[in-house]
Amino acid sequence: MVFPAFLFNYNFFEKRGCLKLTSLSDEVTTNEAGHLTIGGVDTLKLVSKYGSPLIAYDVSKIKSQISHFKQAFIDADVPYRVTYASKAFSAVAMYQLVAGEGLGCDVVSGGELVAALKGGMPAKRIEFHGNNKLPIELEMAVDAQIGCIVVDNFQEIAYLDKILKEKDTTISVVVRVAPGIEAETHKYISTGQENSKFGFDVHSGQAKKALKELLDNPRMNVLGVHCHIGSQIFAARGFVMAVDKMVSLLQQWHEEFGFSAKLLNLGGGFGARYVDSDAPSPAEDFVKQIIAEVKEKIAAANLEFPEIWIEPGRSLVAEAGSTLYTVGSRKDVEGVCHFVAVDGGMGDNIRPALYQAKYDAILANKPHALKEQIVTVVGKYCESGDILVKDALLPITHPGDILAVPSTGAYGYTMASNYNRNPRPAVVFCEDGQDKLIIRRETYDDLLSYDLGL
Ligand SMILES: Cc1ncc(COP(=O)(O)O)c(C=O)c1O
Ligand SMILES: N[C@H](CCC[C@H](N)C(=O)O)C(=O)O
Repeated sequence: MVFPAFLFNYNFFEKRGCLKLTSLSDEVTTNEAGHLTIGGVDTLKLVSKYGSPLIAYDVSKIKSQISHFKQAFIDADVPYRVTYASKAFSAVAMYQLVAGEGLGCDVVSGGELVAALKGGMPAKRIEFHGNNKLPIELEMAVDAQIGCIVVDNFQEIAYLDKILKEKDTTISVVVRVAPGIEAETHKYISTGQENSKFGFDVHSGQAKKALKELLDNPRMNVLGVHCHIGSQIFAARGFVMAVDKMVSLLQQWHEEFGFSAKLLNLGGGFGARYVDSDAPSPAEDFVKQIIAEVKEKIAAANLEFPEIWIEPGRSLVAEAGSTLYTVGSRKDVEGVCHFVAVDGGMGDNIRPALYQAKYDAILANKPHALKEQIVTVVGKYCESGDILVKDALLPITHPGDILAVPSTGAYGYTMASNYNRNPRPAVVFCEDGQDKLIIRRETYDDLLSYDLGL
C-alpha cells in the first residue's frame, strides 16, 4: 500500500500535537550529495568500494561511549576497570582500539583470546569467561598468564588445578556467582537468575563451597567476585540490586573466611538504542548509581573498598555500527504486506529471528526523502523468519538502492553464519572522513576451503 504523502508529513501532524512519528532516520548525518554518511564517509562510496552487505562503524561513537563509562569513574574518584566484552564485536582492530583507550577485555573462547593477543591487548588486562571452558582454552589462558580467569563451575576448578600443577604455576581467579536476580530483559539474555547455566548459585551454598575450594588452593589467587545479570538492560535498578546482594555476600565471606575482595565485577548488560522508542539510561547514569550503591553498602558492611569492574559489550559498539545492504527484489501483496528484499539478512543479523529484536531502516541514497510506504525488509535466506525490519517506514525503494540498518554494531558480525553458503560481510571502520577495511569479505574460496570431498 502506498499512502498519500501528507500522511507522512511529520511537521503537519506534530505541529498539531496529534502524532509523533519519528525514526532514527531523522537523526542521520548526510553530505552535500544528500547521502547518508558514517564517520564522515559517504555510504554509497563505501558500498561501491567494498560491496554489500557491509558493516560500517563510526569509530568516534565507540570512543565516545568508552569515555562516558570511564569518566563517571574518574569523576567519582574510585578504583575501577572497564573491560570490553568482546563477544559483542570481536576483531583484531577492535582489540587494538580498546587497548589503546586503556580498557581491558573479556574473552569467552580460545578464538577470542588469540584475537585479543594479536590485537595487542596486554595479557594482564584480559579476563576469561565461560560456563564450559575447555581444558585447552584454560591451558592457553594459563600459558598467556592473563589477568584472571572468571571461574564458573567445579569442573573448571578441577581442570585448572590439574593444569596449574602440571605447569607448576599460578593464576588469578574471580568467582562468578548467579546472584538470583531476574533482569528486566528478554529471557534468552537474562543470566543472573537461579536457574541460569552461568556461575555458582548463591542460595544453595554452591558459591561458598567454590570460594572455599579456591581459597584452599595455593595455586589460585582469588581476586574477587563477579556477577552478570543479563543484557540490553535499560535502567540501573537491576545493577543496584546486584550490588546489594554481592556486598552482603562479601560481608558473609569476610566474616566466615576473612576473605577481602580486591575487586567487585558487576558484569555488562547496559542497554543500547536500536529504534527511536528505546531509551536506555546513559552510560554515566548507570555507573553513577552503581558507584553510589557500592560506596554506601561497602561502608555499611565495613569492608575494604574494592576496585569496581564493569564489562560493557553491546553498549560500546551497537549504535556505532550500521549495515549497508543493496535493495533487490520486491513482493507486494495488496492489502496484506510489502516485502523489500536486500542482499544480506539473517546470516549477518540473526537477532530479529532469535530475539524478535527490532531495527529501523534508512534509505542511504536519500534519507530525507518523503517516507510513504511501510514495508517488511527481508533478507535473501531460505527462511520465512529471515526478516530484518518488520515495519519499516521508507520512501519508495528501487532495486540498486542502498538501505542502511542502524545499530547493528553488537552481536551482528559475531553471530553471523554461512547459512545457505553465503559469505560473511566485510567490516569497515570510519572516522573523520576516512575509511579502513578491518575485516575483509569472505569469498566462495574461503567457504570451500574446509570441504575435503570424498
Ligand atoms: C559475563 C558477561 N559479561 C559481559 C557481557 C556483555 O553484555 P552486554 O553486551 O550486554 O554488555 C556478557 C554478555 O554476553 C556476559 O555474559
Ligand atoms: N551473552 C549475553 C547476551 C548476549 C545477547 C546477544 N547475543 C544479543 O544478540 O543480544 C548475556 O549472557 O547476557
